Amino acid sequence: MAAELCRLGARVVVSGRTKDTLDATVEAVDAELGPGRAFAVTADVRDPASVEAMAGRATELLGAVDGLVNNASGLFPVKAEELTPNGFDAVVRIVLNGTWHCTSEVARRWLAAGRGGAVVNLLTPYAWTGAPGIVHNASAKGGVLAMTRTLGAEWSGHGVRVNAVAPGWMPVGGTDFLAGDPAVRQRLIDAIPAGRLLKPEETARAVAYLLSDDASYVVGEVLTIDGGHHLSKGLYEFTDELPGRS
Ligand SMILES: CCCCCCCCC/C=C/C(=O)SCCNC(=O)CCNC(=O)[C@H](O)C(C)(C)COP(=O)(O)OP(=O)(O)OC[C@H]1O[C@@H](n2cnc3c(N)ncnc32)[C@H](O)[C@@H]1OP(=O)(O)O
Ligand SMILES: NC(=O)C1=CN([C@@H]2O[C@H](COP(=O)(O)OP(=O)(O)OC[C@H]3O[C@@H](n4cnc5c(N)ncnc54)[C@H](OP(=O)(O)O)[C@@H]3O)[C@@H](O)[C@H]2O)C=CC1
Repeated sequence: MAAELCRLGARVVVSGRTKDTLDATVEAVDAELGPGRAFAVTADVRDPASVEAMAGRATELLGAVDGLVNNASGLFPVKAEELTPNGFDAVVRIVLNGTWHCTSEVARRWLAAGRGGAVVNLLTPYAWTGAPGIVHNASAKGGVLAMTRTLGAEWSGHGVRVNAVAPGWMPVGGTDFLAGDPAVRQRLIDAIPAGRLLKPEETARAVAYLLSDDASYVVGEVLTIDGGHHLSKGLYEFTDELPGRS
């Protein structure tokens, strides 16, 4: 995500809890595009004080922050009846609370300065379809969907745009547990009308669009990028060719 945004011309602060991961991203961008495009700042989105410090440091490094991408997430597959209160809380605090902490911190700075900005939240189509096996993440993403629409409308008059992308499955990061098994992978592909998996750069390009002035009148919207997965293949799920008219 960060590398593709830099390729498109952005200067980016990447943030998360693990310094080594962030440094590796910055080194990769430096090696490809030269220094000065990407910077690393550690933060924990569950902690408002940590987020405040991150926003301050990002402003120092970039001069001004024009956009925020809420990408941090947590997820583990679990049967709902086996999920503990702490397990539910662990995911909701990252996804829903974390998105709020980052969004409110950055937007308050924009509003106080009398300037606009763009927020893009990472959703998934199961924010509105639901997703058996990951009730914690689906519930949190559903909350972020409501937040996207609410704040999109609430702040649009101030030039602060809040939108979201909803990617389909990308075999990266926290979903490795599905990517390792070729048979599982093929079953996923078979369910996608587009007949292939999503590339991370495709998600990044959709994020870039919503961050950009090209989306200046797009407010509280969700751009779904899943090759039609959530729409399903309909009758084509069962047969390659529907019967013709006799
Ligand atoms: C068809 C298409 C489909 C497609 C489906 C795929 C589409 C995916 C789309 C979305 C993808 C993502 O969001 S991917 C993002 C994934 N990335 C990540 O998960 C990275 C960050 N993850 C984390 O930090 C951790 O995994 C996470 C648990 C969430 C938070 O860590 P913490 O240190 O805060 O939490 P812990 O202290 O370890 O644990 C807190 C509680 O959670 C419980 N817990 C932790 N792991 C558990 C597990 N595997 N099973 C049960 N319970 C677990 C612990 O027992 C604790 O409960 P008690 O025992 O009661 O105390
Ligand atoms: N992969 C997929 O198929 C799909 C992903 N998405 C969404 O895209 C986004 C990225 O997913 P993906 O790349 O797979 O996920 P990853 O697990 O690779 O990335 C999640 C990131 O969140 C960071 N993070 C987790 N907890 C915190 C925290 N408390 N504070 C700060 N950062 C935190 C992690 O860094 P660290 O642990 O170092 O803090 C990590 O960099 C997520 O919002 C996800 O829901 C949507 C649809 C499909």
